[in-house]
Amino acid sequence: MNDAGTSQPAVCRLSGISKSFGDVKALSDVSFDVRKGEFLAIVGENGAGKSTAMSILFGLLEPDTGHIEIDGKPRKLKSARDAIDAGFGMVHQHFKLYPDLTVLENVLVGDEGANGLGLIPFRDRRKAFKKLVSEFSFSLDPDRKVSDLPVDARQQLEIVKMLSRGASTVILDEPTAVLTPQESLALYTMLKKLCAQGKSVVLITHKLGEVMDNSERVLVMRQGELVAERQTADTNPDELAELMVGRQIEAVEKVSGVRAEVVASLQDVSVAGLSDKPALDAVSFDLRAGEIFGVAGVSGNGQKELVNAIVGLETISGGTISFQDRTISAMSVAQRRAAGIGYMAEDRMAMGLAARGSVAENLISGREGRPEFSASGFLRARRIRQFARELVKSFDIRTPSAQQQVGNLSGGNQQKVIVARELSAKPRFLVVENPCWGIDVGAISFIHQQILDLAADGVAVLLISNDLEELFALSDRVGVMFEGRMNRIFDRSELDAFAVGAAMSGTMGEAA
Ligand SMILES: Nc1ncnc2c1ncn2[C@@H]1O[C@H](COP(=O)(O)OP(=O)(O)OP(=O)(O)O)[C@@H](O)[C@H]1O
Repeated sequence: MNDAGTSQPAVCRLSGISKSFGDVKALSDVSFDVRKGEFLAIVGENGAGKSTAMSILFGLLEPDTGHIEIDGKPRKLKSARDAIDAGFGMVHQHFKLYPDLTVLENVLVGDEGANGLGLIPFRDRRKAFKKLVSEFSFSLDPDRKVSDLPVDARQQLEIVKMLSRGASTVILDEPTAVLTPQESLALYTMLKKLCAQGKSVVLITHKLGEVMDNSERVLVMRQGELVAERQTADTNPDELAELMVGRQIEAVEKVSGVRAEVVASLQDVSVAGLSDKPALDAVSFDLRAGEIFGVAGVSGNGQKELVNAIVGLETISGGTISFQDRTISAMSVAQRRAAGIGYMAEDRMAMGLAARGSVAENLISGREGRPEFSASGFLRARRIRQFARELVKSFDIRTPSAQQQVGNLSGGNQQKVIVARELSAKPRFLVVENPCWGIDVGAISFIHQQILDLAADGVAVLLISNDLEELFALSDRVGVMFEGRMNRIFDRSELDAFAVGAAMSGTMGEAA
């Protein structure tokens, strides 16, 4: 636990900040400060206003009322450039890097004209870069192309980029979503080093264990308001969860009910890669009715290709995929969906949702031609509205109405729309990618229970997740992907975070 900073002066203070989007009050009279050298965590249920508050602090949104003081002086932050000049840096959930540029070039973007003549002093910048990298024991080659970097190195690069612009307050939004346990530990060690140097860290996360292990103060937001402040040492995950969602959260209980019937089977399935090496390399496993088969792996090790091959978005270069004793390798996506394969996509904006469509439209999408939703070529508007209202209620989707554009919902609530749609379609085989990405603790336990109930009904579930806790809570077996291969398959009784983490990084792997 890092205890520095609690009695330190404020580096910035937000006072009476309110922000509305139309009828939605995203922030109501929110006031808090960030102190020098502290590790501050901000938690809250989905739609609580965390991202809105951070966007205001980072100059991306202007508040309707209230003001910001930096080092004791009022300051208007009208753009990210203003915020960077004021000493803020932000690592977003989705990295903002240029994949075709090198590591050093990415650091220098935005640095143009540094000497007033439009010229960048490359040699000085390279030297400064190397100094920062060695200070934090990062392994970043300045001349490597970003597209060739593994995900933890990309995150290190985002951090170096911020620090090289002089950031003294570092904001991170769900930074460990894509990291292995070992990489998360390394990240937090580094962040605590920043605090020890007098910089401030502001962390938004739904992972309460990480809040407990690393922060020294926690702010809890609910429905646009700041509802509690705790010293981390004086609280616990149960109290935080209850403060966030207003009720106690029960952990789900897994009861294995794997049946004999094989629902889906992959035999030596391969997908060609960009180089000579296949992106998916001869992967084989069976999935039985009632089984939840978890897939772990650092992003980019073949999980995407595995999912795409099963749901029909990618042509396989070898092997066979069968579903209920039929070979489906040549079927279209629509044929596979109609046959009973459900898919909960990770990339909600690109694959999972039509951002400009309403909540109701998104909830029935893919099923709009079914008799319950259309008759004689016309949509049955009242039925659709009723169906949408029921799902909004049962999945606790926080939206002013089912007619709201999905793109305006908070990230977690968008995810709930996908979950509601796919679970209500009653598939025989469900492929799920990171179902709880960005979802609050209350909704996580609800979604986990839904997945367990689906399996108890005999549905086979393939669960691809970056969250080991989630995989361990739900899976009957966990397969680890590394460089396109299923590196090792763990039975539920063998699951251990460090052993799985090691298999994810290619060490200790055994052939399945
Ligand atoms: N551009 C927008 N238009 C309309 N409503 C918005 C917009 N941006 C945010 N909101 C609404 O403001 C509220 C706060 O959203 P915000 O994204 O700040 O929540 P959050 O705490 O970050 O949630 P999550 O944990 O789900 O990311 C939500 O009700 C959201 O739907």
